[in-house]
Amino acid sequence: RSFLLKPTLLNCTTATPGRGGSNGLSLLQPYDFLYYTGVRSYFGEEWVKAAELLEKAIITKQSLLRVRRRCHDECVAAGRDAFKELDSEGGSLWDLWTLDWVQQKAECLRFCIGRSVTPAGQLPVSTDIEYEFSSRNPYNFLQVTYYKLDKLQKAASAAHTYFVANPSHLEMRNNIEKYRRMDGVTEEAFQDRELENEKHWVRFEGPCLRKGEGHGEAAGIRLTLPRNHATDECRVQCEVASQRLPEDRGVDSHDGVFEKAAALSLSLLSCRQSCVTQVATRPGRISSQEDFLTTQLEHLHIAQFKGQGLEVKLKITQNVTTFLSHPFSFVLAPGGPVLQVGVTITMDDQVMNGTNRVVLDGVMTEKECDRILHLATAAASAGDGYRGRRSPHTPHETFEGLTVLRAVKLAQDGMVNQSDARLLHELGERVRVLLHSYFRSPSGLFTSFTHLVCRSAVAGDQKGRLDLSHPIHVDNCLLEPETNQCWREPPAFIHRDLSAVLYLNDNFNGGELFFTNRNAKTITARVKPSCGRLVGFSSGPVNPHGVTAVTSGRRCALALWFTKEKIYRDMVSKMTAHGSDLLLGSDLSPAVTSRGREPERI
Ligand SMILES: O=C(O)CCC(=O)C(=O)O
Ligand SMILES: [Fe+2]
Repeated sequence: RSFLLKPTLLNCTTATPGRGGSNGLSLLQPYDFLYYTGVRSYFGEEWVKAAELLEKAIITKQSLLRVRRRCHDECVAAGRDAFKELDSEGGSLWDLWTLDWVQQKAECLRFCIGRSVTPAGQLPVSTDIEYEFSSRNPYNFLQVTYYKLDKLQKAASAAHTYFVANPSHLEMRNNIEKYRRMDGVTEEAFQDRELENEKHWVRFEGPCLRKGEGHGEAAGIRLTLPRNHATDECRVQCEVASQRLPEDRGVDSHDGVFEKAAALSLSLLSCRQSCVTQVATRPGRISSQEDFLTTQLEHLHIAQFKGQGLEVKLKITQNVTTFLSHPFSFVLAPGGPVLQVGVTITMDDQVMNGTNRVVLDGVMTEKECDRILHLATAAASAGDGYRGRRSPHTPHETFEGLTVLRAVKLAQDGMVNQSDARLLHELGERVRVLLHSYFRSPSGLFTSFTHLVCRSAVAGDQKGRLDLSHPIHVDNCLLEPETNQCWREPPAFIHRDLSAVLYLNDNFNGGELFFTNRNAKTITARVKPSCGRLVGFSSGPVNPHGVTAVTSGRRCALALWFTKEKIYRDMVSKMTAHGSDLLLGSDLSPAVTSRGREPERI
């Protein structure tokens, strides 16, 4: 039977040509690349170019979302006729016709998107870039850029837009106050440039009635259509955006087509589900959990009322379940064995007046600390500055961050030592094993994120500092000290279960880690960093913590977060867990063996 080979493009002839058609000049470029080059120009102090590229990156990202939406709508019907062929009796044909439908739809989307977006622009962007945009960091760069160009109105507007999503950013708050006092800056500047994308919040404030539809009794009940629209939009993006292939998601390579299809559809489902919480979270704010649930239940009620059937009911139940499926309880039983020679327990729950806290010493040798410190320096100087920015928390410190993945990439490019990049990863494993054993964590423990972070005091300007290097926070929820609540929702990293910080040096002033009570006021324990000292603690609301100001020198530490949920483990763990060791080079790789593996620690 040849139906699988049927040319599928024919199904797309109803689709209208995309903006720009096939004219290569106006195809959308990859917005991550535009952003990256914009940031390079920024650090090269080429302000005109930086402004142009950063603005273009923002517009391109928005256009890409629009193209995807349009193509989704145009291709909704593609391949539908394959369904007519489904033979419910002879089940064996079902798979093939479904495949035909999937294939036709995919072809339609590919064709449609290809008319407006360059091939590179269609590739998925990294989570780093996603994070940059979701935290509105492009506006952070634009603010400075426009200031340098003396375009104060635009600078103020960028500052305001950034601040909406980063309300605790002290530096931006100060800037905005300065802009307000400047000549040539009018009130119009202080409008959120991303408002269009957050409309569901604005419209949410007022009641929204749907008239002449369904039962008259439904009128008067607050229907949250805008928010549903936003969720729908988010889900469409999940479907049309390039999903990572199942292999990338850690499915064993010997899995067959059905396992791969299942993994892909799971990844799609989890993306779609994440839309519920994403849409329910104001940019940089704490949304109302109760309000969210009420709304969902209200919907269930209305849907039932209108007899829309089981499907809607299931969908809503699914949403509510997702929302509640991150319970705080990650039951730990501290006091388990610490099996690494040379490692000692320095502080436990009792000494630290808290729950699920530990300080271990001797986790790294002096030499290892030096190597990682060197790696941080090399990465910062090899870096394009992309990561180097003022501390997100205080104007009195600068902040450099390096992820394992980026360290590996830099090593592959010969910018840093490959064995040092590998050590970074190995340290993560060492910490994971130690803490898994000490906390007797009942489930598996997976590395979710590893971040080498250095905070440096800005020269001068340190007298009488009252601010913190890292404000008091909880790692996996948004702390609201006034109410003693901790909201387990984005932008907090809700899947983090266990936190760890491995310190590398002590030649700086300040920079002490401290824990507080749940009220985020009373300090209950302090930890002074030093090489090889590891602090581990559960990431939830029993452990609010912060870092005191670093008033001189540079404080470097390896921050690690672990999760009990396998699907949230990081890319590097996924790659290495399957023996492919793609990122860190396999043991057979000459590049690694020629230099030799590090000797085992004794
Ligand atoms: O560096 C430290 O001591 C703590 C950092 C921290 O709490 C964090 O990054 O979440
Ligand atoms: Fe933290």
